[in-house]
Formats: sequence, C-alpha cells, structure tokens
Amino acid sequence: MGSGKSWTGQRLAALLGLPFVDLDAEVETLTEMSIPTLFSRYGEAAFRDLEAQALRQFPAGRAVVLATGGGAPCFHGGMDWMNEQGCTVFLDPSPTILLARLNAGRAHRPLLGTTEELAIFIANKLAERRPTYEKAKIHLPIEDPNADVARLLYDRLQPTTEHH
Ligand SMILES: Nc1ncnc2c1ncn2[C@@H]1O[C@H](COP(=O)(O)OP(=O)(O)OP(=O)(O)O)[C@@H](O)[C@H]1O
Ligand SMILES: O=C(O)C1=C[C@@H](O)[C@@H](O)[C@H](O)C1
Ligand SMILES: [Mg+2]
Repeated sequence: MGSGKSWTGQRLAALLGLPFVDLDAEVETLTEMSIPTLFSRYGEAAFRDLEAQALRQFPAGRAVVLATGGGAPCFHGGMDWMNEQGCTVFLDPSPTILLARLNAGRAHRPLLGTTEELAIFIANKLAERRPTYEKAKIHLPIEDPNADVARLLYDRLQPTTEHH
C-alpha cells in the first residue's frame, strides 16, 4: 500500500517496452466501479474475489508489467500464483517514506482511517503482510525517497553479462 507499485511499474514497463497493467484499475474497469465504491457497497471480501479473478487474467504467457493492489498477494493465494507465472518484486520502502506518501493520498484508500491511526495501521498491516510479500523473487528495500526505483529494478532484471 503506497509502496510505489503503480508509480514504479509504469516507469519499468516503459524501460522494458512492455505494456503496463494496474490491477486496481483493471478491477475498476471490469466492474465499472471505483474501489472505494466496491468496498462500501459490497465489502472487502467481494473486492478480494474480484481482484483474484482479475489477477488470473495475466498468466505467464502474457508479457506485461503488472502492479497489483497492496492486498492482492495476500488473498486467494495471489503471491504463490504470481510466483508460478513470472518474476515478482516486493517494493519495500522505509516506514518514513510510506507514511509520507500515504498521508498525501488518503482519499483514495478506503482501508485508512484518521491521520492519528495511520502510523499504527501501516505498522500492523506491514507486519501481517510481510511474510507473504517476502516470498517475492526480488526484494527491494528503499531508504532514499528520491531513488530511481524503476531504473534499479530494470538493472536487477537484466541478465548478468560476464566479462573476462
Ligand atoms: N519512486 C518514487 N518516487 C517518487 N514518488 C513516488 C515513488 N513511488 C511512489 N511515489 C509516490 O507515492 C504515491 C503512491 O505510490 P503508488 O500509487 O505507486 O503506490 P502503490 O504501491 O501502487 O499503492 P497501492 O497498493 O495503494 O496501489 C504515488 O502517487 C507517488 O506520488
Ligand atoms: O492494501 C490493500 O489492501 C489495498 C490496496 C489498494 O491497492 C487497493 O487494492 C485496495 O484499496 C486495497
Ligand atoms: Mg497501486
């Protein structure tokens, strides 16, 4: 949540010359509803079902950069499924970076409450989800808020060339 999946994914796709897909946007397109509306009208469980269904539209044969929603790896076996299909990345910014970003974008994130609850919410959610996130094939801790994350990732994804 706010780790930079959509932001970085878009830039990484441009570097790789691949289409970019945002799973949250995909769910919104499929249902013709915004995520906050889906949550409030049908509840989180219904959203998780739709999200899992949308994720399965992208098996290994479809070369895309896919930014999931923050919870997608953690429900309906999302993480294991993605690991079977392709390369997975855990973007892991420091709590300071996360808090600054989430505070700025709270209107679009229905799971968040008041500002005072935010820091506790982040810590709890991350602790709960980290074991699943850490199953990703690439783990990228981010300490510098100005790091060019897409470029770092692009470099990590290139096959290493040995020079003799
Ligand atoms: N590498 C970055 N450099 C500068 N700003 C960034 C970077 N990554 C993310 N941001 C900022 O943080 C905000 C949140 O990032 P983003 O929407 O990509 O998170 P997300 O992981 O997709 O979150 P969610 O799980 O809610 O979909 C962006 O709108 C952008 O303003
Ligand atoms: O972390 C989460 O559970 C969520 C993150 C967003 O990307 C959306 O998928 C939705 O708001 C839920
Ligand atoms: Mg996103």
